[in-house]
Amino acid sequence: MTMPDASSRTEPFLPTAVTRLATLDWQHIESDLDIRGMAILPGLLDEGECRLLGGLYARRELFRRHIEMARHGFGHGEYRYFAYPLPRLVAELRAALYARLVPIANRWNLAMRQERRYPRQHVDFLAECHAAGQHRPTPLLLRYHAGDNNCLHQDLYGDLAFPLQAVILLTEPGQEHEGGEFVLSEQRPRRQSRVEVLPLHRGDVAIFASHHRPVQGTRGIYRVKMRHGVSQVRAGQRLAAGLIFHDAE
Ligand SMILES: O=C(O)CCC(=O)C(=O)O
Ligand SMILES: [Fe+2]
Repeated sequence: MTMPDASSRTEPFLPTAVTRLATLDWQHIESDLDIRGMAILPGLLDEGECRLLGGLYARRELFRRHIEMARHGFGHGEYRYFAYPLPRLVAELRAALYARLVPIANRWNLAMRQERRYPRQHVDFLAECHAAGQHRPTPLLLRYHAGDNNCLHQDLYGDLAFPLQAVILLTEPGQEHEGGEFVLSEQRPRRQSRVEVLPLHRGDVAIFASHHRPVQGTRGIYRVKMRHGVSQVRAGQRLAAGLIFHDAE
């Protein structure tokens, strides 16, 4: 008997999450990203897909690295970076989301007077990352228990960075965990920081600015610095999957 590998176990659920992307109102998502630097895709994954993806955490062979956040001063909790080849659900969602977001990323870079333009297909962007010495996969699963939190941060792993990233909440607030809200902070030049708490449910995907984003001011476009994190989990276990589009050095 042969054991099913990660890809065959995730495959039955694959068409649903990726196909659902095509049914979303991308004009609305784009305007949320432009105005607020974030957008929520409600219920992109169903409960079974969330359990399946969260269940991969126990399979050490799927990961290249395990991080205890407290050891690095990142907060409390743990996460694991997937190894290549990624489970198929993760790989296909990463590529499909990238293809939707790339026009926004290129428009943002133009507005911020950043020279870099991103290719249409994720595979070509990964080739650019790899040629620049950023070879290691960055998609990850995060696990938090009561008392854990994730300090405000950015996920930059080299010179090449995509300006948007995604996180999928895999457990239901109020049922599987209490607290543990996903937060975004926005640091405007010479102003105080603004924060936003994202009211996510299990299966929701949040897309957010990973580094800087352009903001229309009265005297033109300026650049704000974004950070994200997770407030303290008060009870239960919170699981999330992060989809970062650039690879790491
Ligand atoms: O656990 C979360 O919701 C945040 C995860 C995170 O920092 C990331 O995906 O980059
Ligand atoms: Fe992060």
